[in-house]
Amino acid sequence: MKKQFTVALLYGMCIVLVMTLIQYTDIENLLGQDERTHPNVDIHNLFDKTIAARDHQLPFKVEEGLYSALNRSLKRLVKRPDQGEVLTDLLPANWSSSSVIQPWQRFINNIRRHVFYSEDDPLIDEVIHRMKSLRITEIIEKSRTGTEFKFFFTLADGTPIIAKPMRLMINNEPPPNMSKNDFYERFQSEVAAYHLSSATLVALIVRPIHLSTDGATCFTGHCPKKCDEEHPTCGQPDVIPASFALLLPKLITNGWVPNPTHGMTARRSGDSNVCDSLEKRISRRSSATRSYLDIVDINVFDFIQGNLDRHHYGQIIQFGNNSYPVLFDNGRGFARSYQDEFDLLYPMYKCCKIRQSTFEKLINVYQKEGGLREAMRRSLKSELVHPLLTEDQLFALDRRLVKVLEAIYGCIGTNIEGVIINDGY
Ligand SMILES: Nc1ncnc2c1ncn2[C@@H]1O[C@H](COP(=O)(O)OP(=O)(O)OP(=O)(O)O)[C@@H](O)[C@H]1O
Ligand SMILES: [Mn+2]
Repeated sequence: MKKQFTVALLYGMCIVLVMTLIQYTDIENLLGQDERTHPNVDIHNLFDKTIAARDHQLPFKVEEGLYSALNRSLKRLVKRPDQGEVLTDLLPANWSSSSVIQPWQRFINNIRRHVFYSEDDPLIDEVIHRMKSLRITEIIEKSRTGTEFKFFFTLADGTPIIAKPMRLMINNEPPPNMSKNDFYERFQSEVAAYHLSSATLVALIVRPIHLSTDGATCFTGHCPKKCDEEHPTCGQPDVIPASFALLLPKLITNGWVPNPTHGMTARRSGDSNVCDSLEKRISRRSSATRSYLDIVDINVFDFIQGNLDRHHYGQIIQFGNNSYPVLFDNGRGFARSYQDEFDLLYPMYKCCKIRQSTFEKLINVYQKEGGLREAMRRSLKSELVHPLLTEDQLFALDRRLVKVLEAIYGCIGTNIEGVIINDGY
């Protein structure tokens, strides 16, 4: 189902909602300070234990085959599109009231058709620095959008934030028989997915922070699932880490990703025309020629983070569907470190196509000293909550990366050009 929404409108609606944050919490206390101070808690106690896992490496022959495929495909010259235009009306009118343009507004104004943001842009650091340090001037419980607890925060410079609080211990993973619909949202997954995207693909700006509950231990709220008194959100003992995501302007939400666990493709498994029908289905949804490879990108990203919950992906509404996917809601990733959701790779291994730039990124991170695991560990150091991922989760990243690369190797054979596609993106 394809539906449209306006974040601006949502935002407006939520301001009207009474802040019903709850019986036993004095969140008002957070509003009074000039700068947020971060309580000095030892978040190590969020872990019960870690289990050692083994290293993962491709067989030599596979490595060699992949490197040579990459070198050969890099020789093919395809003109990359330029960054694409910026749009003056990306910032909704009610988001641009003040005369001083704040960094978060500049960030949104700089979004281009083909480049969401550049990782080396100092503006990113500035927006994130402010997310970590500025006073929160408004807190609204954001009910009935999505299923679980989340808040709208406004920071002193007007930065609009979606925050998800920690619900479970970081090493509390869903058991094998639990449906993904019953998983709790994982604030650390939102944050880790952002870091993973810097190592591989694209996601949103997300940061963890601490919400002080000022002596109170729990709060409840209103949302379709797990916010009532039977499912309170509790501090450890009185501090609750949360993820912060910058609220984005209007997004198209594309309500279908070919994931067999969500239907559609599962029924067609084993069908030799599966690939054709998959491509047709995708192009019926979107006229953009890039969309098939975008979906493979999303699936690879979700496979590596172990996220079965990708039911929508966004696109900036003004750019239409000739633009990159924006992946909001990574809250149910980094779930079962002991399991790999191979179904997620279905479109990739059935149709044997992957974007060249993605393949290149995967190989690059595989070749790094310490692999993806250490790249993530280094990246996560900039966060306020440590550690955000268990050793098991970190090791699972390399194991899955190796599986993706093995699947690509299995596809290539002699058909490098048919598998590693350079569409310029
Ligand atoms: N950073 C963002 N900017 C703009 N809109 C967002 C952002 N994050 C989430 N949204 C919107 O808010 C909705 C709810 O957020 P999210 O999907 O994270 O909640 P959820 O509780 O995990 O929902 P679900 O149970 O459907 O997975 C999203 O479907 C999307 O429309
Ligand atoms: Mn979700």
